[in-house]
Amino acid sequence: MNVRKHLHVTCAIIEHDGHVLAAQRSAEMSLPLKWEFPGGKIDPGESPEECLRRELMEEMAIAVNVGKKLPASTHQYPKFAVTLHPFLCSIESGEIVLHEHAAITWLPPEELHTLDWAEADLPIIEAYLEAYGAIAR
Ligand SMILES: Nc1nc2c([nH]c(=O)n2[C@@H]2O[C@H](COP(=O)(O)OP(=O)(O)OP(=O)(O)O)[C@@H](O)[C@H]2O)c(=O)[nH]1
Repeated sequence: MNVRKHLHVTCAIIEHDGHVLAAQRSAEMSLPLKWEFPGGKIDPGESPEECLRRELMEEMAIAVNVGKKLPASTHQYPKFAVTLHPFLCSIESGEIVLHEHAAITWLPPEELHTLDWAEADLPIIEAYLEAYGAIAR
């Protein structure tokens, strides 16, 4: 039996003015200083959309509109597996205040690959660029 940890995590691809938000994990978090899409673990009884809205409020003090779902992606890290559930999002209200992340940056889609991403995010970036990269600009 595989008793290793398997997390289900939502993540927000937040678009604004042709740019996409990337967030850098802090030195104290797991996968320190890697870049990711903000979000987090889905709580029991919570929908992925509810999870995203809760996490974005907790992590960045913004309310987001949760839009289209992209295909989920599963990745096995050495110590745990994660299934990422990505959604296109936009900011509904609020100014970003970082409560957990070390930094954020807004990048045009074609420059997303220049960051040092958490490995689980790479297929998501690829799928996003394929589906939306051209029209996001
Ligand atoms: N939010 C988010 N998490 C991601 C992404 N990619 C990725 O591998 N993850 C992993 O999925 C998990 C997300 O859970 P979380 O955001 O609630 O993690 P956390 O800060 O509580 O982590 P920790 O308690 O393990 O340090 C982390 O282990 C994180 O490394 C991503 O794009 N966004």
